[in-house]
Amino acid sequence: MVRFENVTKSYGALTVLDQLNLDIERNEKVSIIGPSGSGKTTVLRMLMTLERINDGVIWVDGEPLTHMDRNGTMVKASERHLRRVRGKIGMVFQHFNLFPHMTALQNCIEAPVSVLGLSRAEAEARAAELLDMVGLGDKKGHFPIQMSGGQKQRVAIARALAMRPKVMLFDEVTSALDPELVGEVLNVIRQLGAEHDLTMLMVTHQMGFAKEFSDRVCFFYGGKIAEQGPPDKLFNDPDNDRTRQFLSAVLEAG
Ligand SMILES: Nc1ncnc2c1ncn2[C@@H]1O[C@H](COP(=O)(O)OP(=O)(O)OP(=O)(O)O)[C@@H](O)[C@H]1O
Repeated sequence: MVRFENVTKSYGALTVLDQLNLDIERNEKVSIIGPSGSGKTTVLRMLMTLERINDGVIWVDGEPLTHMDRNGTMVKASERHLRRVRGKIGMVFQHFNLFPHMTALQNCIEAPVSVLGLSRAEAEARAAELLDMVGLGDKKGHFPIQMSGGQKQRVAIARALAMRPKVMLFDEVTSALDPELVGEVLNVIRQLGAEHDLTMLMVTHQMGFAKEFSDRVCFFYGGKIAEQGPPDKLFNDPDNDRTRQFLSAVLEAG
């Protein structure tokens, strides 16, 4: 469903993704863990085509986001093509990114109307259903400022789902939350994983959740996957010294 093929991304002299290869199956749940600066968020940003990669190819649902021309120069796909492919991906950010002047319901209606071309009535019915699903049926008319961080993040999840994505990206979605609000967001993600056909890719610092939820965990180091595997293996019996060091540092801190 998602494939990174020898993807390199640099900022000046800093190589952030270094010939990265990553293949994610349809409906697979993959967590990305690793030290700060190892390129985890960059993977998600490149998938959303928020920026250009320097080399390699990213595929989504069998379609490339970039290709090489006859001279071997990277060509970004047309805006129209990108919009279509990007439509298959929903992303939830650390800081919610809700429109502050819109209610929870309006936040979930806007893009389906303007991008997917749904009628307002259709978009509203779907948004209401999704807000019910994330446990916010009684908060549809609330503005972001009237909601807790956990509630805002659940609206953000509903908003991403309103675009009917095939792939959902979660970028440290609980990092900005008070500890007591983390569980309600993780529960929604759990439910999504269990009840919907979705490929899910998650950058997380929640090792317990990554262990319980993922089919596969990828440990990033220096813009590459240093180690990957089923959570039980990676967390309990890692092969790579760097993985071991990282996990013991995280466990010590947490
Ligand atoms: N727009 C940018 N310009 C220059 N450098 C950038 C830019 N975006 C990211 N970087 C650098 O790329 C590196 C990787 O960033 P990235 O956000 O992917 O790391 P990360 O593994 O997600 O880290 P963290 O866990 O701290 O969020 C970092 O050194 C960061 O400073």
